[in-house]
Amino acid sequence: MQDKPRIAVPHIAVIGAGAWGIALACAASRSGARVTLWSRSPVPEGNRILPRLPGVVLPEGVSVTSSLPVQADLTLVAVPMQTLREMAPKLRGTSPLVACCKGLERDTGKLPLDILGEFHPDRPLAVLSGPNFAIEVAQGAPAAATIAATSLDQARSHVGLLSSPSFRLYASDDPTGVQIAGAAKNVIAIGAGIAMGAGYGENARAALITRAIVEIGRLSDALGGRAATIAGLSGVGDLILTCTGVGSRNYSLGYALGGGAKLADILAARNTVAEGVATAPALAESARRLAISMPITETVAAFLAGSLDLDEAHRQILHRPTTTE
Ligand SMILES: NC(=O)C1=CN([C@@H]2O[C@H](COP(=O)(O)OP(=O)(O)OC[C@H]3O[C@@H](n4cnc5c(N)ncnc54)[C@H](O)[C@@H]3O)[C@@H](O)[C@H]2O)C=CC1
Ligand SMILES: O=C(CO)COP(=O)(O)O
Repeated sequence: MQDKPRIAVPHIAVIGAGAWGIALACAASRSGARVTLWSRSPVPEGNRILPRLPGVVLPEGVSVTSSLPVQADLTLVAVPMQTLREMAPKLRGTSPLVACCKGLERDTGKLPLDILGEFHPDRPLAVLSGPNFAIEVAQGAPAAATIAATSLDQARSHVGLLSSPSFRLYASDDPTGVQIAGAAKNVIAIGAGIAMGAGYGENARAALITRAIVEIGRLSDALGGRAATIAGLSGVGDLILTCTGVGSRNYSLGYALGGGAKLADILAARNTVAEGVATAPALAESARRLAISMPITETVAAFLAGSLDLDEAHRQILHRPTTTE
């Protein structure tokens, strides 16, 4: 009798044991992969519950390490955006790298794949982004996201490795649009939170989200992204989630600001990342450099920097000359 062909179980590394890294490790395990989750702080042997998502027990197929590099078939990088440059050179190996963080580097305005590309010019690179609260993904509730790479075949192959019935992935060959959308939605979520916290109401929030789609589209277009991407999961999908879901850290930060809290006090009381705070000035600078009009982004960045108060921010948005849609 002939032996059955052996199908190798893929090995997926997840770098970063924050909320999103833990959720991705759970999702990757559900896709049938063997998973290694890298945590910056050592995790005692046998610990299946990690501090960032306390209600979640890591599945059997996930092992935790605090050593690098992790050799795998695919590496998901889920560290905060402002730590990506520090992490990137440590990710030695040949596996494709998938950036799972959302934002722009504060000091350079660079996108996640620009940074990974500086250190890994010969490695396949991709980005994963979409409307995904970590806790729901970790629990296996239905969710969808986009994986984008310059090669659609490469994106499809990552989708094949990571998809499961509860985590539905779509392949795209527009990594620029996906990264711009994922970065910008956090800034807009802060704006939506400010509007709601200040009591401007649901009409104001809906208008802000809709006009944000237009301004994000302008920037993405100028950088070579596609309009359809901004209408997709990483764009409109994530704006809907993050600008309306009270579980969003960016939205709740904005909400507290709109209610009169001070940014420094909000940040001091948190140990989780709200990427929009560092991305806002970088995004506003990119728009200025490219002469792209992004009035909502500009206003959120100025408000966060303390150069506008709430009344001035309100005026800056609403007293602009009327235009066409
Ligand atoms: N939490 C969520 O629902 C989602 C988060 N993301 C993105 O994932 C990225 C990571 O966010 P979270 O996992 O939520 O972060 P988190 O707020 O849960 O925690 C950040 C984690 O990064 C670690 N960290 C801090 N400095 C580090 C460094 N220098 N090197 C390595 N690790 C460091 C911390 O120890 C902590 O474990 C962000 O870009 C976020 O936008 C994307 C989708 C969903
Ligand atoms: O990216 C996210 C949802 O898609 C998480 O949003 P927050 O970082 O605002 O919590």
